[in-house]
Amino acid sequence: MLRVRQAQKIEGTICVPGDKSISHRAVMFGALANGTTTIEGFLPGADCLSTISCFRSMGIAIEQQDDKVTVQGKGWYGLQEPSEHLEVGNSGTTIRLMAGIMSTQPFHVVMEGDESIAKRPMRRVIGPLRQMGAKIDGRKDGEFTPLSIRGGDLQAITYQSPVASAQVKSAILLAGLQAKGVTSVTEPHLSRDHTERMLQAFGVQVLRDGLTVSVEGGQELQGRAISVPGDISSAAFLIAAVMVVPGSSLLIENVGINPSRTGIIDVVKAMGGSLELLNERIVNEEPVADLLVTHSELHGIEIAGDLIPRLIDEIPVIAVMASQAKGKTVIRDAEELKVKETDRIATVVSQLSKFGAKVTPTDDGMIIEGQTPLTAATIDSHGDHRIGMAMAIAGLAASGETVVENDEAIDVSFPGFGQLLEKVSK
Ligand SMILES: O=C(O)C1=C[C@@H](OP(=O)(O)O)[C@@H](O)[C@H](O)C1
Ligand SMILES: C=C(OP(=O)(O)O)C(=O)O
Repeated sequence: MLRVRQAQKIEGTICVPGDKSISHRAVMFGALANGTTTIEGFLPGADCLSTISCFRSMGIAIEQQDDKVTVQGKGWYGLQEPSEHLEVGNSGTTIRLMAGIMSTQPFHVVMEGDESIAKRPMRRVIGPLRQMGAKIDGRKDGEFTPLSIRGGDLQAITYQSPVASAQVKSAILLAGLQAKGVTSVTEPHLSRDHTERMLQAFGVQVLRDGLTVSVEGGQELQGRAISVPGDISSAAFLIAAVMVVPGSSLLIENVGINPSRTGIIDVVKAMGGSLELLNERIVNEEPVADLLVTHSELHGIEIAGDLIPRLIDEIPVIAVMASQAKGKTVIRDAEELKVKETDRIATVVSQLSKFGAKVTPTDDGMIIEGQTPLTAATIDSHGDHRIGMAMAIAGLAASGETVVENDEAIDVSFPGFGQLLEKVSK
C-alpha cells in the first residue's frame, strides 16, 4: 500500500526512469538486428521486462542490470520457435508490436498476458496482419488473447488506420519490413513516432509523407548503442505535483521531448503553468531536455483533436491538475481511454470522485470542475499504474492521508515512484 500525506511543498532536482516506449523498441529491434545492441537508461519496469523475457524465450541472449541492457541480435530470422507461450504480462505495447514481428516468422507462437490484457482489443492489429498473409487467431475471431500466430510469406499493404495508435502503426510497419513490396500506414492523427525514429537509427529507410509512413520489405537492422531518455509520461506526474502544491518547483533532468509526446507540456502552458525547457539536445534521433517546472495558478481549458494522441497516457493526471485549476476543463475525442489497462474514463471518475472532486464522464472524455478542495481517500489502482500514480498526486493536494491500494501496479512503468515522491515532498 502506498500512503501519501498532503505536501507543504514539492522541491528538488530529479530524474525519472527511462521511456517505456523507447525501451521496448530498443530491446525488440536489438533482438532482430545483426550484432550487439547496448542500451543505457532502459526502464526496468514490469512491462519492458516482459519484452525481454519474450525474446529470451526465442533464444536471444539478453543481459540486464538495472538500466543497462546488452542484446545479442542474431538478425531478423535468428529467433527460434519458443517451447512455451510468450507471456506479455500487463503490456499492450509488447503484445501488439510483437504480433507484427511474429507475423514474419516461419513458426508458431501463442501470446497471452494478464486479466487486463485479456480485455484489450487486438483485432486492430490482427486485421491488417491477416490481410498481409499472417495466420492469426484468438478468442472472438482474434479480438482477444490468447493470440496464436503462424507467420511467414507476407505481402505489403496500404493501410488506412481508423485509430491514431502507435501500436497499430508499429505492428504493421514491423511486419512490412519482411513483406514483399512497400507497406504504408496512414493514421487519422499523428501518434508517437518512436518506431520510425529508432528504425532509422538501426539503419532502416523509413519514408514519411504527412500522416503516411512507408517501409520497403527486405531491410536489415544493424545493432547499435541506444541511450534512452527519461519518460515524459512519468515526468507528467511530477509536473502535476508541482502544479497542485503551491510554492513548489522541480528541475526534471533528461526528459524525452519528442513532439508526438509533448501534449502535456502544451497543456500545462495553456493552463497558465510555468514550464521551461533547458539544455535541449538530440540523442539517438530523439529530442531531450531538462524541464524546469514552477508552481503557477492554473485555469481550465478544452483538450481535444490532434492533441489527444500526444498526451493520451497523461489524461488521468491532467484530470487531477484540472480539479485544482480555475474554471472547467473539458476533455473530448479521447474514447481510446476506454481500452487502456482499465477504462480510464470510468476509473478516473470513480477514484478522483472519492477525494470530493467533481468529474463527469462523457462518451469520449470527461468534464472536470476546478478549484475543488480535496479530502484524503482510500483509492484502488484497479491494477492500472497510471490510475495509482495520478491518485497519489491528488493525495499531495488532499487534506489528511491518502492510501493507494494495489499500488504494485505502479512498477509497470515507474519503479521507485513512491520513494521519489517522498524525496521531493516537504
Ligand atoms: O507504442 C507505444 O509505445 C504506446 C502507444 C500508446 O498506445 P496506442 O498505440 O494503443 O495508442 C500508449 O498509450 C502506450 O502507453 C504506449
Ligand atoms: C496504455 C499503456 O501501455 P500499454 O498499452 O503498453 O499497456 C500505458 O502505459 O499507459
